[in-house]
Amino acid sequence: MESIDAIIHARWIVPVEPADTVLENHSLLIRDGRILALLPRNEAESAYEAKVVHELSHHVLIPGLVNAHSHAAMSLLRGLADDLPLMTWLNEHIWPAEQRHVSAEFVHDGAELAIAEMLLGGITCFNDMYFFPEMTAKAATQAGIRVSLGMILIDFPSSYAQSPAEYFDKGLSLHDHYRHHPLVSTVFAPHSPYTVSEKNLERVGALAAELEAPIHIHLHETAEEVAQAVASEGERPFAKLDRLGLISPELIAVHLTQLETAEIERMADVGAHAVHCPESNLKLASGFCPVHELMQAGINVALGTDGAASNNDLDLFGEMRTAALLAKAVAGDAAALPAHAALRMATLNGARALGLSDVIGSLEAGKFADITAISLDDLHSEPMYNPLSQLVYASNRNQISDVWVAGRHLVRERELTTISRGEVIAKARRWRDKIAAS
Ligand SMILES: CSC[C@H]1O[C@@H](n2cnc3c(O)ncnc32)[C@H](O)[C@@H]1O
Ligand SMILES: [Zn+2]
Repeated sequence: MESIDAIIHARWIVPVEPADTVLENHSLLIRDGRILALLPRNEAESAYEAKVVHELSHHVLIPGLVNAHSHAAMSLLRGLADDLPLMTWLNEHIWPAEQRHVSAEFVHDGAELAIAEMLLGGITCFNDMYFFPEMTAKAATQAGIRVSLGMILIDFPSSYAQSPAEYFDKGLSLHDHYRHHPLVSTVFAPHSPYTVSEKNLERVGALAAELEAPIHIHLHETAEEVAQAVASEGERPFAKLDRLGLISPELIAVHLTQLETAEIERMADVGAHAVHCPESNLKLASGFCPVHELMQAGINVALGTDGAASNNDLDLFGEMRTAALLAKAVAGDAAALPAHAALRMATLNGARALGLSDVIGSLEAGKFADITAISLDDLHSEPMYNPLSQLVYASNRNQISDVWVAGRHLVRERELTTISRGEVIAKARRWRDKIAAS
């Protein structure tokens, strides 16, 4: 018998790749943090001896979810300002609050709260854009979650950096520091075409090409953003980014509620990636991303939560369902985004956007064992004709029982193993008192 670190016996496994596959009564084998194989249970038991055995008899295993757009530390601003359009929300509430309160400690504590919520919600990797990214990295590595860290850039001073030059310097040293880290990767994260100058956007484009790093940016989030750019600069933001060399295979464009056919074709031609944040777009009344058209054009579309101050949760399970339902309504086509495509957006497509699809995003031999287990042992999951349908249309994040990242068991029977739930809640309450008092 061959020795392995762990074996998970599951009722169902949805590996995402190959597409549309649902394995029943199979086992997933883990060795050295990676998936060794997925085998029928009887074959696995007769050939392998595992140090740890997990019996998930009425559960489905899926790849860990990839949150392709977040501002983790904004969890501490959840509920501070609701029911407002984007620019009022940012200009009159969020940016003033950030100027007053954002510090290294704020970001560590906020990121930790967000990571706890994301792990309990089955998210094993998040692509973050926020001040003090080194503190987000610290909270992530302490927790054991995978993170794609934004080397942020915005043309206004903050407690994190005083000038664009300082943002660049800090970002690049972060890139050097985490170059070989097993859980942390770095991406450029210029905030948007309306907050970063042409000169700085151009530099991002050049550096991204040189370092082969993705570029994560808010783009065409609202009609107002596009109209203002046309009025003041005579050009749509997409056209500006294209002129500056940013519409490229490295691009991870977030929101995209306003797109012309030629822009969709251009994204498809270069192989740029899109991130859909349906609940944030709905709450801020930003508009609808035409995901169906993007997918038909062959563009890779991933899924993000955005920050908890605009969503107001970090629940990618909920986003899958919202994305699937919304796409049907927007396209007037019930087949616009089927369940299997929604799950793919939340897993493999996210990994592809982040340049990580060789190592995560599906349950395949050789990839890291980033795994989410969902219990389907409840009356609202019956009768079981199709686990994929139950997952996307009839399940919620409270059914997530176990989560592994690189084979490490970070959520065990709905309990966090690396984060103290009580301490995270206590810190969030202290921040709430401080922020509410100011
Ligand atoms: C430079 S750090 C990130 C910056 O982005 C702000 N932000 C959060 N959500 C959104 C959004 O939906 N659109 C634009 N900007 C957003 C956040 O408050 C930080 O200042
Ligand atoms: Zn955002």
